Amino acid sequence: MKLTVNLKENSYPIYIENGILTKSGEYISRIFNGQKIMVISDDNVFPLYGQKITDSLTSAAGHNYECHSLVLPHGEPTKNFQSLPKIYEAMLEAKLTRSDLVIALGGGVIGDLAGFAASSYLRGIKLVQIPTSLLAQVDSSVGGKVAVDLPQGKNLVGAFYQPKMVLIDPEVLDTLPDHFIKDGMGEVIKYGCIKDSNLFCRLCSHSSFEDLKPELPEIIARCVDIKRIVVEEDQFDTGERMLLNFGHTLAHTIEQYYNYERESHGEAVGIGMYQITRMAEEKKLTAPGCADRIQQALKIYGLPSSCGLPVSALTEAISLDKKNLNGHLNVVLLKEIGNSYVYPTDISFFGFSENGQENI
Ligand SMILES: NC(=O)c1ccc[n+]([C@@H]2O[C@H](COP(=O)([O-])OP(=O)(O)OC[C@H]3O[C@@H](n4cnc5c(N)ncnc54)[C@H](O)[C@@H]3O)[C@@H](O)[C@H]2O)c1
Ligand SMILES: O=C(O)C(=O)C[C@@H](O)[C@H](O)[C@H](O)COP(=O)(O)O
Ligand SMILES: [Zn+2]
Repeated sequence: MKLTVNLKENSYPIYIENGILTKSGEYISRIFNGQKIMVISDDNVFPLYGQKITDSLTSAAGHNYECHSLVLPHGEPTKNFQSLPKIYEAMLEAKLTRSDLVIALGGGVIGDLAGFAASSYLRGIKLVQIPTSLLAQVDSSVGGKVAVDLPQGKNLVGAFYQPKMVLIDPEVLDTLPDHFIKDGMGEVIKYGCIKDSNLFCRLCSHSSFEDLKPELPEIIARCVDIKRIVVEEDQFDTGERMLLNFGHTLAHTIEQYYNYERESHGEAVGIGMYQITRMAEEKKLTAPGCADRIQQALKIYGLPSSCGLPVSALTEAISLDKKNLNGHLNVVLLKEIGNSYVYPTDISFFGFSENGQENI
């Protein structure tokens, strides 16, 4: 299946196909006529799929690609400012020029980090995303947000930098540990909440991920298509795109609070979606019953809906939310499941000024 993200000169194709990894050379050769390719990956993913990709690249007909690789430690702490010099050094050592290409092979951590390195090295060299986690396949590989975390907050240094192509191979999810399948399901549930009540109901009609698994390629395609439509309308996150941030104001504060080592992104998004919807229902800004339905969906896919944190501990991180413009905080709320909106408010939305101690 092929989808195209239409962004004028920044347009690109997304291919979703079982086994596409072994054909990556053929696909990439359609858009890349340069010489050098650097595959950036992590130490879980590269041993599983690195060779397949490099074999496919080096045997691409009519090209004589020179392949380099850089393998980084896995996990969120790698999506850090300190990883960048290592990447730039490897790029310099390989003598990558502006006519060369970076492939981000991995989950969202590698996609965001390698993507940011590609956006900044020589003021930008070509990027192809080959996402290998469910989260990266449904979300992070599409739309061009690339970034690293700072101790003060998530994704605080980054860019909008669209890839030239995205290759999604659902088969690689067979090796993805359960914990990270759950993480991806957090973002899948998000798409149902913000844009597609049928998708949400479909997710709730299953009893576990195993039950949903046969439908996964279709679900991935639906999520990617929702993201494509939103990004085409608002590439630079000034309005409509904020909807993709549903649950993220609290999610990012939770991740930062625990130094990116406790709640993973998908878990934190699940907590964030449930908790903000609960707060919005109390304020009559969301139809009653939505928070319960979100909690039920999270439970089916093994995701938590709370982590016990006092919200009062989070004011600083919330103020660094990228939807906070000129001191006016925008939060994303649901009118009902499948229908979301941006609500301009301020930090008192989270209740700590009146109630003192709200736990999430
Ligand atoms: N740019 C965006 O639009 C966007 C969207 C959503 C999330 N994100 C970011 O994505 C990151 C989370 O991504 P993630 O959940 O993919 O985490 P991740 O990249 O850490 O991957 C999760 C784990 O799975 C392993 N892994 C990945 N694919 C595998 C496979 N096929 N087989 C075996 N192991 C595999 C990785 O090595 C890692 O240990 C966060 O930093 C989040 O902020 C970005
Ligand atoms: O693509 C977007 O836009 C999103 O908000 C998708 C989110 O799932 C993702 O976590 C994103 O990285 C958050 O962006 P940020 O601008 O809040 O850092
Ligand atoms: Zn996210």
